[in-house]
Amino acid sequence: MMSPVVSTFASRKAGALPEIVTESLAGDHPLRGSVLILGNFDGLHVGHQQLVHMAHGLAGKHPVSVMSCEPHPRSFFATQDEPFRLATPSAKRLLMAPYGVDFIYSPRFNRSFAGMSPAEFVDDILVEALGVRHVIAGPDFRFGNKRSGDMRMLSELGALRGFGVSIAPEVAHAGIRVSSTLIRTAIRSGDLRGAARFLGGGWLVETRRRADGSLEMHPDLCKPRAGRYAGFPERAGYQPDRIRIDITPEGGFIPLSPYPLQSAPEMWRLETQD
Ligand SMILES: Cc1cc2nc3c(=O)[nH]c(=O)nc-3n(C[C@H](O)[C@H](O)[C@H](O)COP(=O)(O)O)c2cc1C
Ligand SMILES: Nc1ncnc2c1ncn2[C@@H]1O[C@H](COP(=O)(O)OP(=O)(O)O)[C@@H](O)[C@H]1O
Repeated sequence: MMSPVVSTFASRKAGALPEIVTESLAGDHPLRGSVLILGNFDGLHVGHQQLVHMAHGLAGKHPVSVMSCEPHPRSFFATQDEPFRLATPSAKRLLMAPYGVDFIYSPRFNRSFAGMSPAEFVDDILVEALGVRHVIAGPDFRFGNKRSGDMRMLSELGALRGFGVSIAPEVAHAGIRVSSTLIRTAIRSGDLRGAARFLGGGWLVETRRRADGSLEMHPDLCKPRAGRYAGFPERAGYQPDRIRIDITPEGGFIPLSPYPLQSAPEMWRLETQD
C-alpha cells in the first residue's frame, strides 16, 4: 500500500476533504493549473494510488485533481443490471483526502457530456473549464464520444494546446493488473481479504439506516455474498476491535456487537470474511 501523502499545494490544509468541482473554475480560481488524473475512479485502489503519487511528483506546489463523473458512466450506459459500485460519492472524498487530492472533477455524465468529441473534451473541459497544467492516465484510458479518443490522441492534443500528458505504468499484484473489475469479483465471491489487498486497506462501505433503525448497505454498492464478515465503523481517531458483521442477501448490514453511534451516512470498513 502507498503511504498517504500531504499535498504541497499552498492553499490546502493537510487531511482536508477534496473539493467537488462539477462545472468550471473561474479564470482566477486557485484550483486552475492542476495536474489532473483521468478515469472513472470508482474508489482508490492501489493502481490509482500510484497515479496520485505520480501526480504529486509532477505538481509540486500546484493542485492535484482526479476526474470521477457522476453517475458512473456504466450506470449511464446501463451496461450493468446488478449494483457494482465500490465507492459512493461521500466515500470517494474520504478515500482521497489522505492522498492529498485537492479536488475531484465530478461533472454530470449525461448525454451531452458523453457526446463530446475528444477535441471538444480537451478544449472545453481540460483547457477552458479546468485550465489543467498536466494530465495523467493509464495506457488503456479512452475518452470522448464512443470512446474514440486514446492516449496517443490526448498526447497530440496536449502538445497543441499547451499541457503535458503522461501515461502511467501499470500496477500489478501477483502478475495481475489491479482493476475495479477484479475487486468487484473478489467482493461478490465474499473474498473481502483479497479485495482489501487490492484496495490497500479495508473496503469503505456507506450504510443507511432503515425506518426500523437497522442498517443496510447503500443500494448502489456491489453486494458481497451473504455471510459473516469483520470490520469496524470508520471514525477519525477511533481504533476499535474488529466487529463481526452479517450481510444478508438483500444487503442488510448487521453488526453483531454494540458500536458507537454515528450520524448518517455511516461509514464502515470491511476487512475480511469471518
Ligand atoms: C468526454 C467523454 C465522453 C465519453 N463518451 C463515451 C461514449 O460515448 N461511450 C462510451 O462507452 N464511453 C464513453 N466515455 C468513456 C467512459 O467514461 C468510460 O470510461 C467507459 O464507458 C467505461 O468503461 P470502462 O470502465 O471499461 O473504462 C467517455 C468519456 C469521456 C471523458
Ligand atoms: N492497475 C493500474 N495501474 C495503473 N493505472 C491504472 C490501473 N488501474 C487503473 N489505472 C488508471 O487509473 C485511471 C482510473 O481508472 P479506472 O478506469 O477508473 O479504473 P479501473 O481500470 O480500475 O476500472 C485510468 O487512467 C486508468 O488507466
